[in-house]
Amino acid sequence: MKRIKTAIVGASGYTGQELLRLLLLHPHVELVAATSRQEEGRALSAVFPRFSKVDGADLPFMLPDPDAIAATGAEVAFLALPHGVAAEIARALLERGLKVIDLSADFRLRSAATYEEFYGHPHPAPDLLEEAVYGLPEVRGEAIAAARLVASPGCYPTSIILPLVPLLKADLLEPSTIIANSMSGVSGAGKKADLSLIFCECNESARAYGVPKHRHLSEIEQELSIAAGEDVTISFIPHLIPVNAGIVTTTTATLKDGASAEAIGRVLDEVYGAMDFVRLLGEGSCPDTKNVTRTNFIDIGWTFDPRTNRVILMSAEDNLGKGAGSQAVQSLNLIFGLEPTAGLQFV
Ligand SMILES: NC(=O)C1=CN([C@@H]2O[C@H](COP(=O)(O)OP(=O)(O)OC[C@H]3O[C@@H](n4cnc5c(N)ncnc54)[C@H](OP(=O)(O)O)[C@@H]3O)[C@@H](O)[C@H]2O)C=CC1
Ligand SMILES: CC(=O)N[C@@H](CCC(=O)OP(=O)(O)O)C(=O)O
Repeated sequence: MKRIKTAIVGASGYTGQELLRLLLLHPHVELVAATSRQEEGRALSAVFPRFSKVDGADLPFMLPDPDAIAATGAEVAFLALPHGVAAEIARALLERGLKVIDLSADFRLRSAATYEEFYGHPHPAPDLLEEAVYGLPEVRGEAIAAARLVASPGCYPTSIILPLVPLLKADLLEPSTIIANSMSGVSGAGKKADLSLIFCECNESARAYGVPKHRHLSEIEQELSIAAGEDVTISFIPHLIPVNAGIVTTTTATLKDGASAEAIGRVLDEVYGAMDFVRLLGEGSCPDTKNVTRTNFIDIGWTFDPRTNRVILMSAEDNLGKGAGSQAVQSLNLIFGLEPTAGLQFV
């Protein structure tokens, strides 16, 4: 089978490095371009010795120049760039005939005004928002398969939206009562120098941050509103915990009048039971990040508290995996009609 010529733009960062790990080993991919301004000219394996003796890892990093990327013959590019930067490169690559799977937040929102409200600057490419597809394969598989531009979801939103969507669609929860508490490993913040993220500031400690209006609320509320068929506003409280990678989220919501708690497990099972990367742990089971790090799985557990009439949903994923890199590879598999698990079967 012909291999798909693929580029990673921003391949030296944390999600870029995870994409390198996945795509160097993907059976249907030929990695033809990997960009980094700081590492230009150095082989992937020299910068990341983890990849020594892996086929293709002698590829040198190149500059993120759209003409040079297109000249490699790349058919598709993953963008692992800061938001704001990604939109401009996405446009240039689309104009050169590539498909784009963007890991940044630039194309996740339908409304340019909401982007400006949450990201603090005008949207850099509002004309492209309409065609971009929010890249949650379990929810939008068909649209992703037909897309030219995929907006891969944020790490926290993946862990919050996936457990809730089937239950909101089935009208089991009171949307206005949703509260999501998440804990994330430090790699979620990317590979930038930031005093608050250095070892002595994070290790042996944990803290909430980004309250009450973390920027991920914008895409979470957008997607939950679509599922519920009404405007949904929730509380979201992210926490930083001293691990490299992994997110665990606990979401609570009141069961709607007349809905049965028994339906929670049944609906989740109907929607996700046959899906490759959602593992339903069963009622009362609490997912653990150690079972999902470095995988594309999201593990989901749930329970119901009759004293409060609240449903408790628990999920665990790797922020760099299902929350970023491997979820984006799921979209690649859909776009190119590959088997859904190609290049993603590892635990
Ligand atoms: N970390 C995570 O868990 C998740 C991150 N994301 C999103 O994915 C994107 C990448 O995140 P992450 O890997 O953490 O970020 P990093 O900061 O770790 O890496 C950023 C990458 O982009 C390159 N880059 C930075 N600035 C520019 C620029 N102006 N022009 C061209 N290239 C640039 C960097 O290389 P160089 O400077 O050498 O060019 C580097 O390769 C972000 O939008 C992030 O929000 C999404 C889900 C989860
Ligand atoms: C721990 C940590 O700092 N996490 C990041 C979220 C990472 C992410 O998914 O960001 P994008 O939406 O930009 O893709 C944060 O809270 O800003």
